[in-house]
Amino acid sequence: MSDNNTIIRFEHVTKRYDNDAPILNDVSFEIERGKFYTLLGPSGCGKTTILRLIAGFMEPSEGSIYFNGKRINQVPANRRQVNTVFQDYALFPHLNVFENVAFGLRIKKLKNDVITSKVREALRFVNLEGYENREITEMSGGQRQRVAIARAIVNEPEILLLDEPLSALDLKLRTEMQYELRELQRRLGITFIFVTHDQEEALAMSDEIFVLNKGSIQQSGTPTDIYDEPINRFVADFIGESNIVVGRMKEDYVVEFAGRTFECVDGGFNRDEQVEIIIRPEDLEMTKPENGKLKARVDTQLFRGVHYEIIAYDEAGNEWLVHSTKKATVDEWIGLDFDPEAIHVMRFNETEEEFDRRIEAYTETDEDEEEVVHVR
Ligand SMILES: Nc1ncnc2c1ncn2[C@@H]1O[C@H](COP(=O)(O)OP(=O)(O)OP(=O)(O)O)[C@@H](O)[C@H]1O
Repeated sequence: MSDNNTIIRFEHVTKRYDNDAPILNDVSFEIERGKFYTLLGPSGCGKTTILRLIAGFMEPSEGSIYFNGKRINQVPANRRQVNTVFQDYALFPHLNVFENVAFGLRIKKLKNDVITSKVREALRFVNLEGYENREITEMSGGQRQRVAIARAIVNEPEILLLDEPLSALDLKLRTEMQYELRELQRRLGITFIFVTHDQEEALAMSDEIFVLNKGSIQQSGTPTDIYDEPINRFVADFIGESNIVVGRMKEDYVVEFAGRTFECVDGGFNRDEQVEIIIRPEDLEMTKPENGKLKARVDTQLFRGVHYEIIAYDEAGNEWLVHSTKKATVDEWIGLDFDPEAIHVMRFNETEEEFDRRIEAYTETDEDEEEVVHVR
């Protein structure tokens, strides 16, 4: 449902280049004002295409895009309240820092003193006060990044689009810039739409993440939603490390895998439906074999500084990755213990729309249930 808080809305948007298969396939979503969004997905999944459609660099082949409730399919880029920070920053090497940031304001023919005060303010926002006269070529990667951001925010856009802006930076600087960008978004209070294929970056920075694959949104939600309740194998695999095994739903809250049945908190499946089970490595506790819910034999063990990364095989042959602060011994039998809440049950290849429809159907027939359950 759209409301005044919605700044961008995609309604059944499809994008094709020439007559080829769609790059984006019937994509619908809403973006709320003042939040930090991340489009996350592997290379070629359509992230940049979504940004270009929002920026107005291209039109959808089908469907509608709304900005503040107005359809903007045909509105040109320069008439949208949107600015983009590109991966390569696209700064002008022959202009100094001040003139790079001032560029758009000069095109708008603003007065010199207005330009000066706006540029100064933008540079202050990105912690580059005093760098006005520096040449771009004399700036480091991280500083260039901030000039590019200042150049975008000086236009006071309602939305800032950031296309993999940290990918050229080394790991340490990248982490620093993640904090800076997040902080900047909070201070400015405008909507950021950030593109990355780095799941850790997405989890660390975002209010909301859209996980994309092959031109469609697989799942959207807060970082915790997506990490804790991945909707399908693609999302589970893409976000964090997971153990994924095949099982069968016996009835609501009872699932069978690795030759045993377990209590879980998921419902809404057909009886005996084949499902996939995901358990995060940090949710598995290593115990004595007789105390675990599963018995497994240790195959390999790596020390990772804060924990051991153990790979073990259960009696049915499933592989389990365990993160444990305790050390194991290769070839010994261990027990694996886990809570019912740690078992996430998924239907293979379910889209978010199918998931919503199933929840709706399930909750309609189950209205009297008082207990809160995870309906998968
Ligand atoms: N102008 C174009 N003409 C034809 N195909 C294109 C064009 N631009 C992009 N594509 C194709 O569209 C698909 C999606 O591209 P897009 O740039 O949106 O992906 P992405 O998720 O941003 O990937 P990356 O992380 O590699 O930048 C890719 O398969 C790409 O080859």
